[in-house]
Amino acid sequence: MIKTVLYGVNGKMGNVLRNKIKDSKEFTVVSGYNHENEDLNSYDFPIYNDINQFSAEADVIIDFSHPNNLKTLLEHANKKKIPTVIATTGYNEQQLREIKDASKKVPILLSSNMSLGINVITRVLRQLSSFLYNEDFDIEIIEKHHNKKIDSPSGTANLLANTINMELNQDNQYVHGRVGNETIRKKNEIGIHAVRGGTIPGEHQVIFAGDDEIIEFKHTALSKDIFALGAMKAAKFISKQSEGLYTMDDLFKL
Ligand SMILES: NC(=O)C1=CN([C@@H]2O[C@H](COP(=O)(O)OP(=O)(O)OC[C@H]3O[C@@H](n4cnc5c(N)ncnc54)[C@H](OP(=O)(O)O)[C@@H]3O)[C@@H](O)[C@H]2O)C=CC1
Ligand SMILES: O=C(O)C1=N[C@H](C(=O)O)C[C@H](O)C1
Repeated sequence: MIKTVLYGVNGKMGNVLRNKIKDSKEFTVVSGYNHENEDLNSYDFPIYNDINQFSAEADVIIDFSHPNNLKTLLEHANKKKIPTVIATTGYNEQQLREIKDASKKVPILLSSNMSLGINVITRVLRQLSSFLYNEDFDIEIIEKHHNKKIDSPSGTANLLANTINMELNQDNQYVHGRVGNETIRKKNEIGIHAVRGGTIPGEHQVIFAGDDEIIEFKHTALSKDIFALGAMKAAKFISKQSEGLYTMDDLFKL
Protein backbone atom coordinates (compact mmCIF):
# COMPACT_ATOMS: atom_id res chain seq x y z
CA MET A 1 0.00 0.00 0.00
CA ILE A 2 1.31 3.48 -0.86
CA LYS A 3 0.86 5.51 2.33
CA THR A 4 -0.26 8.97 1.26
CA VAL A 5 -0.51 12.39 2.90
CA LEU A 6 -3.01 14.77 1.28
CA TYR A 7 -2.56 18.55 1.24
CA GLY A 8 -5.75 20.42 0.35
CA VAL A 9 -7.65 17.51 1.80
CA ASN A 10 -10.99 19.36 2.16
CA GLY A 11 -10.85 21.10 -1.22
CA LYS A 12 -12.67 20.06 -4.38
CA MET A 13 -9.71 18.05 -5.69
CA GLY A 14 -8.89 16.77 -2.20
CA ASN A 15 -12.35 15.24 -1.98
CA VAL A 16 -12.22 13.66 -5.44
CA LEU A 17 -8.77 12.24 -4.71
CA ARG A 18 -9.82 10.87 -1.32
CA ASN A 19 -12.66 8.96 -2.97
CA LYS A 20 -10.42 7.61 -5.73
CA ILE A 21 -7.92 6.43 -3.10
CA LYS A 22 -10.76 4.76 -1.17
CA ASP A 23 -11.57 2.74 -4.32
CA SER A 24 -7.94 1.85 -4.94
CA LYS A 25 -6.13 -1.28 -3.78
CA GLU A 26 -2.71 0.37 -4.03
CA PHE A 27 -3.12 3.58 -1.98
CA THR A 28 -4.18 4.48 1.50
CA VAL A 29 -4.44 7.96 3.08
CA VAL A 30 -2.56 8.12 6.38
CA SER A 31 -3.12 11.81 7.15
CA GLY A 32 -4.08 15.18 5.74
CA TYR A 33 -2.93 18.79 6.03
CA ASN A 34 -5.21 21.78 6.38
CA HIS A 35 -3.89 25.29 7.00
CA GLU A 36 -6.63 26.14 9.46
CA ASN A 37 -7.19 24.45 12.75
CA GLU A 38 -10.61 23.38 11.57
CA ASP A 39 -12.70 20.65 13.02
CA LEU A 40 -12.57 18.10 10.20
CA ASN A 41 -13.89 15.17 12.21
CA SER A 42 -15.75 13.41 9.45
CA TYR A 43 -12.50 12.08 7.98
CA ASP A 44 -11.28 8.57 8.73
CA PHE A 45 -7.66 9.75 9.09
CA PRO A 46 -6.13 12.56 11.18
CA ILE A 47 -5.80 16.09 9.80
CA TYR A 48 -3.11 18.43 11.11
CA ASN A 49 -2.14 22.05 10.60
CA ASP A 50 1.44 21.69 11.85
CA ILE A 51 4.04 19.39 10.35
CA ASN A 52 5.36 18.40 13.77
CA GLN A 53 2.05 16.67 14.46
CA PHE A 54 2.50 14.17 11.60
CA SER A 55 3.64 10.93 13.17
CA ALA A 56 2.61 8.12 10.79
CA GLU A 57 5.12 7.02 8.16
CA ALA A 58 4.32 8.12 4.63
CA ASP A 59 5.54 7.13 1.16
CA VAL A 60 4.25 10.15 -0.72
CA ILE A 61 2.56 13.56 -0.37
CA ILE A 62 0.02 14.73 -2.94
CA ASP A 63 -0.77 18.46 -2.90
CA PHE A 64 -3.84 20.02 -4.51
CA SER A 65 -4.16 23.13 -2.36
CA HIS A 66 -2.99 26.74 -2.49
CA PRO A 67 0.37 28.50 -3.12
CA ASN A 68 0.29 29.83 0.47
CA ASN A 69 0.96 26.29 1.73
CA LEU A 70 4.21 25.94 -0.21
CA LYS A 71 6.69 26.68 2.59
CA THR A 72 5.02 24.17 4.92
CA LEU A 73 4.75 21.58 2.16
CA LEU A 74 8.44 21.80 1.20
CA GLU A 75 9.56 21.81 4.82
CA HIS A 76 7.44 18.72 5.46
CA ALA A 77 8.70 16.88 2.37
CA ASN A 78 12.31 17.70 3.14
CA LYS A 79 12.25 17.10 6.89
CA LYS A 80 10.64 13.66 6.54
CA LYS A 81 12.17 12.91 3.12
CA ILE A 82 8.81 12.16 1.50
CA PRO A 83 8.60 12.20 -2.32
CA THR A 84 5.99 14.78 -3.30
CA VAL A 85 3.54 15.46 -6.14
CA ILE A 86 2.70 19.16 -6.45
CA ALA A 87 -0.45 19.74 -8.52
CA THR A 88 -1.31 23.18 -7.15
CA THR A 89 -1.14 26.07 -9.62
CA GLY A 90 -0.62 29.83 -9.30
CA TYR A 91 2.95 29.87 -7.99
CA ASN A 92 5.10 32.97 -8.58
CA GLU A 93 8.67 32.89 -9.95
CA GLN A 94 10.21 32.91 -6.46
CA GLN A 95 8.07 29.96 -5.37
CA LEU A 96 8.99 28.02 -8.49
CA ARG A 97 12.66 28.55 -7.59
CA GLU A 98 11.95 27.27 -4.06
CA ILE A 99 10.41 24.10 -5.52
CA LYS A 100 13.46 23.61 -7.74
CA ASP A 101 15.82 24.08 -4.78
CA ALA A 102 13.84 21.67 -2.60
CA SER A 103 13.98 19.04 -5.35
CA LYS A 104 17.75 18.82 -4.88
CA LYS A 105 17.02 17.09 -1.57
CA VAL A 106 13.79 15.21 -2.19
CA PRO A 107 12.03 13.91 -5.33
CA ILE A 108 9.31 16.30 -6.52
CA LEU A 109 6.94 15.95 -9.46
CA LEU A 110 5.43 19.31 -10.39
CA SER A 111 2.70 19.58 -13.00
CA SER A 112 -0.13 22.00 -13.62
CA ASN A 113 -2.07 19.27 -15.35
CA MET A 114 -2.18 15.61 -14.41
CA SER A 115 -4.13 14.46 -17.48
CA LEU A 116 -2.71 12.32 -20.26
CA GLY A 117 -4.30 14.50 -22.94
CA ILE A 118 -2.55 17.76 -22.01
CA ASN A 119 0.73 15.89 -21.92
CA VAL A 120 0.10 14.62 -25.46
CA ILE A 121 -0.67 18.18 -26.61
CA THR A 122 2.56 19.59 -25.11
CA ARG A 123 4.52 17.00 -27.10
CA VAL A 124 2.75 17.94 -30.32
CA LEU A 125 3.41 21.64 -29.56
CA ARG A 126 7.13 20.94 -29.20
CA GLN A 127 7.15 19.40 -32.66
CA LEU A 128 4.97 21.91 -34.52
CA SER A 129 5.20 25.35 -32.89
CA SER A 130 8.36 26.63 -34.58
CA PHE A 131 7.32 25.36 -37.97
CA LEU A 132 3.85 26.94 -37.84
CA TYR A 133 5.15 30.19 -36.33
CA ASN A 134 7.73 30.49 -39.11
CA GLU A 135 4.91 29.89 -41.60
CA ASP A 136 3.24 33.01 -40.10
CA PHE A 137 0.57 31.32 -38.01
CA ASP A 138 -0.60 33.36 -35.00
CA ILE A 139 -0.83 31.51 -31.71
CA GLU A 140 -3.64 32.02 -29.18
CA ILE A 141 -4.64 29.98 -26.12
CA ILE A 142 -8.14 29.86 -24.65
CA GLU A 143 -8.86 28.18 -21.32
CA LYS A 144 -12.23 27.65 -19.62
CA HIS A 145 -12.81 26.77 -15.97
CA HIS A 146 -15.43 26.76 -13.22
CA ASN A 147 -16.38 29.96 -11.41
CA LYS A 148 -14.59 28.94 -8.18
CA LYS A 149 -11.12 28.91 -9.74
CA ILE A 150 -8.78 31.27 -7.90
CA ASP A 151 -5.93 31.75 -10.40
CA SER A 152 -6.03 33.08 -13.95
CA PRO A 153 -4.83 32.15 -16.43
CA SER A 154 -4.79 28.49 -15.51
CA GLY A 155 -1.52 26.76 -14.70
CA THR A 156 -2.08 24.64 -17.79
CA ALA A 157 -2.46 27.69 -20.05
CA ASN A 158 0.90 28.91 -18.69
CA LEU A 159 2.40 25.47 -19.26
CA LEU A 160 1.17 25.43 -22.87
CA ALA A 161 2.39 29.00 -23.49
CA ASN A 162 5.79 28.25 -21.93
CA THR A 163 6.13 25.07 -23.97
CA ILE A 164 5.48 27.01 -27.18
CA ASN A 165 7.67 29.94 -26.16
CA MET A 166 10.57 27.63 -25.37
CA GLU A 167 10.39 26.31 -28.93
CA LEU A 168 10.35 29.91 -30.23
CA ASN A 169 13.54 30.84 -28.34
CA GLN A 170 11.59 32.61 -25.57
CA ASP A 171 11.12 35.69 -27.76
CA ASN A 172 7.36 35.90 -27.51
CA GLN A 173 5.25 38.21 -25.43
CA TYR A 174 2.16 36.95 -23.56
CA VAL A 175 -0.92 39.11 -24.05
CA HIS A 176 -3.71 38.43 -21.55
CA GLY A 177 -7.01 39.35 -23.19
CA ARG A 178 -7.25 42.41 -25.42
CA VAL A 179 -9.02 45.63 -24.55
CA GLY A 180 -8.72 49.04 -26.19
CA ASN A 181 -8.38 50.83 -29.50
CA GLU A 182 -4.68 50.20 -30.08
CA THR A 183 -4.43 46.47 -29.61
CA ILE A 184 -3.62 45.28 -33.11
CA ARG A 185 -1.89 41.95 -32.90
CA LYS A 186 1.90 41.79 -33.27
CA LYS A 187 3.56 38.74 -34.73
CA ASN A 188 5.48 37.85 -31.58
CA GLU A 189 2.43 37.68 -29.30
CA ILE A 190 0.92 34.62 -27.69
CA GLY A 191 -2.62 35.55 -26.69
CA ILE A 192 -3.93 33.93 -23.50
CA HIS A 193 -7.63 34.17 -22.63
CA ALA A 194 -9.41 32.93 -19.51
CA VAL A 195 -13.14 32.11 -19.41
CA ARG A 196 -14.83 31.39 -16.05
CA GLY A 197 -18.28 29.95 -15.50
CA GLY A 198 -20.41 27.28 -13.84
CA THR A 199 -18.73 23.97 -13.10
CA ILE A 200 -16.48 23.56 -16.17
CA PRO A 201 -13.79 21.06 -15.00
CA GLY A 202 -11.23 22.43 -17.47
CA GLU A 203 -10.84 23.07 -21.19
CA HIS A 204 -7.73 24.20 -23.07
CA GLN A 205 -7.51 25.15 -26.71
CA VAL A 206 -4.38 26.14 -28.62
CA ILE A 207 -5.17 27.90 -31.89
CA PHE A 208 -2.71 28.33 -34.75
CA ALA A 209 -4.37 30.79 -37.13
CA GLY A 210 -2.83 31.28 -40.56
CA ASP A 211 -3.97 32.80 -43.81
CA ASP A 212 -7.23 31.07 -44.67
CA GLU A 213 -6.60 28.05 -42.44
CA ILE A 214 -6.77 27.28 -38.74
CA ILE A 215 -5.28 24.39 -36.78
CA GLU A 216 -6.60 23.78 -33.26
CA PHE A 217 -5.57 21.45 -30.47
CA LYS A 218 -8.19 21.11 -27.77
CA HIS A 219 -8.40 19.15 -24.56
CA THR A 220 -11.57 18.87 -22.50
CA ALA A 221 -11.66 17.44 -19.00
CA LEU A 222 -15.11 15.91 -18.56
CA SER A 223 -14.62 15.55 -14.81
CA LYS A 224 -12.01 16.11 -12.11
CA ASP A 225 -11.43 12.34 -11.94
CA ILE A 226 -8.71 12.44 -14.59
CA PHE A 227 -6.65 14.84 -12.45
CA ALA A 228 -6.98 12.66 -9.35
CA LEU A 229 -6.13 9.45 -11.22
CA GLY A 230 -3.20 11.19 -12.94
CA ALA A 231 -1.93 12.41 -9.56
CA MET A 232 -2.05 8.84 -8.24
CA LYS A 233 0.00 7.63 -11.23
CA ALA A 234 2.42 10.48 -10.57
CA ALA A 235 2.59 9.53 -6.88
CA LYS A 236 3.41 5.91 -7.67
CA PHE A 237 6.12 7.10 -10.06
CA ILE A 238 7.70 9.70 -7.75
CA SER A 239 7.72 7.36 -4.75
CA LYS A 240 10.36 5.29 -6.59
CA GLN A 241 12.60 8.14 -7.78
CA SER A 242 15.70 9.74 -6.31
CA GLU A 243 15.99 13.52 -5.66
CA GLY A 244 15.21 15.78 -8.61
CA LEU A 245 12.46 17.76 -10.27
CA TYR A 246 10.16 15.70 -12.47
CA THR A 247 7.13 16.45 -14.65
CA MET A 248 4.38 14.33 -16.20
CA ASP A 249 6.67 14.08 -19.23
CA ASP A 250 8.89 11.75 -17.24
CA LEU A 251 5.94 9.53 -16.52
CA PHE A 252 4.10 9.26 -19.83
CA LYS A 253 6.56 7.76 -22.25
CA LEU A 254 4.91 8.03 -25.66
N1 LIG B 1 -2.44 19.82 -11.67
C1 LIG B 1 -3.70 19.48 -11.93
O1 LIG B 1 -3.99 18.58 -12.74
C2 LIG B 1 -4.80 20.20 -11.23
C3 LIG B 1 -4.52 21.24 -10.40
N2 LIG B 1 -5.50 21.85 -9.70
C4 LIG B 1 -5.07 22.88 -8.78
O2 LIG B 1 -5.21 22.38 -7.45
C5 LIG B 1 -5.48 23.47 -6.57
C6 LIG B 1 -6.71 23.15 -5.74
O3 LIG B 1 -7.83 23.09 -6.56
P1 LIG B 1 -9.31 22.85 -5.95
O4 LIG B 1 -9.33 21.62 -5.13
O5 LIG B 1 -10.24 22.99 -7.08
O6 LIG B 1 -9.43 24.14 -5.01
P2 LIG B 1 -10.32 24.36 -3.71
O7 LIG B 1 -10.45 25.84 -3.59
O8 LIG B 1 -11.54 23.54 -3.75
O9 LIG B 1 -9.39 23.80 -2.53
C7 LIG B 1 -8.25 24.52 -2.13
C8 LIG B 1 -7.59 23.88 -0.91
O10 LIG B 1 -6.54 24.75 -0.50
C9 LIG B 1 -6.84 25.31 0.79
N3 LIG B 1 -6.65 26.76 0.79
C10 LIG B 1 -7.46 27.69 0.23
N4 LIG B 1 -6.97 28.93 0.45
C11 LIG B 1 -5.86 28.77 1.18
C12 LIG B 1 -4.92 29.70 1.72
N5 LIG B 1 -5.04 31.02 1.57
N6 LIG B 1 -3.85 29.21 2.42
C13 LIG B 1 -3.71 27.87 2.57
N7 LIG B 1 -4.58 26.94 2.08
C14 LIG B 1 -5.64 27.40 1.39
C15 LIG B 1 -8.30 25.00 1.05
O11 LIG B 1 -8.52 24.86 2.47
P3 LIG B 1 -9.76 25.64 3.17
O12 LIG B 1 -10.96 25.31 2.34
O13 LIG B 1 -9.82 25.05 4.55
O14 LIG B 1 -9.39 27.10 3.13
C16 LIG B 1 -8.51 23.70 0.29
O15 LIG B 1 -8.05 22.61 1.05
C17 LIG B 1 -5.59 24.71 -7.44
O16 LIG B 1 -4.36 25.37 -7.45
C18 LIG B 1 -5.90 24.14 -8.81
O17 LIG B 1 -5.53 24.99 -9.86
C19 LIG B 1 -6.80 21.49 -9.80
C20 LIG B 1 -7.16 20.47 -10.64
C21 LIG B 1 -6.19 19.76 -11.46
O1 LIG C 1 -8.48 24.72 -10.86
C1 LIG C 1 -8.80 23.78 -11.62
O2 LIG C 1 -9.92 23.27 -11.59
C2 LIG C 1 -7.79 23.27 -12.56
N1 LIG C 1 -6.59 23.74 -12.47
C3 LIG C 1 -5.46 23.34 -13.24
C4 LIG C 1 -4.90 24.55 -13.98
O3 LIG C 1 -4.87 25.65 -13.41
O4 LIG C 1 -4.46 24.38 -15.11
C5 LIG C 1 -5.70 22.13 -14.09
C6 LIG C 1 -7.10 21.90 -14.55
O5 LIG C 1 -7.33 22.55 -15.75
C7 LIG C 1 -8.16 22.20 -13.50
